[in-house]
Amino acid sequence: MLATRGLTWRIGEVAIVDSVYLDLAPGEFLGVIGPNGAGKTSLFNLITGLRRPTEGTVLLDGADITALPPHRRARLGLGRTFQASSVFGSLSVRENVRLAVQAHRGGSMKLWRRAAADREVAAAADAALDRVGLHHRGTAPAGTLAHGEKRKLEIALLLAGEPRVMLLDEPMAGVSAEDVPELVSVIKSLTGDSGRAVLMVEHHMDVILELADRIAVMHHGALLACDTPDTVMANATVQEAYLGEAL
Ligand SMILES: Nc1ncnc2c1ncn2[C@@H]1O[C@H](COP(=O)(O)OP(=O)(O)OP(=O)(O)O)[C@@H](O)[C@H]1O
Repeated sequence: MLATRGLTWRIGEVAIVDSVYLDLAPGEFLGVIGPNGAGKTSLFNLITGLRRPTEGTVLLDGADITALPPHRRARLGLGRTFQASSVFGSLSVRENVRLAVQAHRGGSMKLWRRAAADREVAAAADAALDRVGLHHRGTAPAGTLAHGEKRKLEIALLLAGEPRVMLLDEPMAGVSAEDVPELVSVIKSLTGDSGRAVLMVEHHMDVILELADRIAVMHHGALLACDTPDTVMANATVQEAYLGEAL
């Protein structure tokens, strides 16, 4: 579904992302771990098109999308969690999701079409809110949400774009320990029967181990290992790379 081939991003002589080969199958959940500065976010930036690689390619369904800008990749089904800055704090939670659905679907100027489209947009927004368990907070101004709820809203905004491949960058960041299990179950439901694939960077190892089918380990920009959780955790090179370093 999604693949990278020799993906490399250099700044001067330094390879921030160093010849990464990844394959993500439909319905698969791939966790990406690595110490601070390993290149995880940079890898996401290359996959979503925020940065152009120095070498290598990104493939979606076998097609080379390396030269496409982020919005074209999004149209093809590659979605990434919005950063908090893309949430309009003074608008309600529901309005934020409606705007995201509208932006994804585009609008019709014909009045009779617009009324029907508005109903469809509202229904899609409500479905996304339901999906992440935020329906009851629909009328709250987005700026008043707690951290865990904000992360859920970011996922709802992402779902509004109907992505086939979702990239989640540290979805547990800032979430209090008691809110983690619920957010984990929301994220778990994202793959399920839909065939949607997820690529997730996360520092919480317990979360990665619960969700991931496979784990990719990055270190100094390169992929140290990419395998099932058990195999990765037993990998001597991985253990060595982390000696004295927090994941
Ligand atoms: N635009 C840039 N210019 C210079 N260096 C950069 C740039 N972007 C990233 N880097 C460097 O590249 C390395 C990898 O950064 P990146 O943010 O991808 O790592 P990460 O694995 O996501 O780290 P973290 O876990 O802390 O989020 C870091 O050393 C960072 O300082």
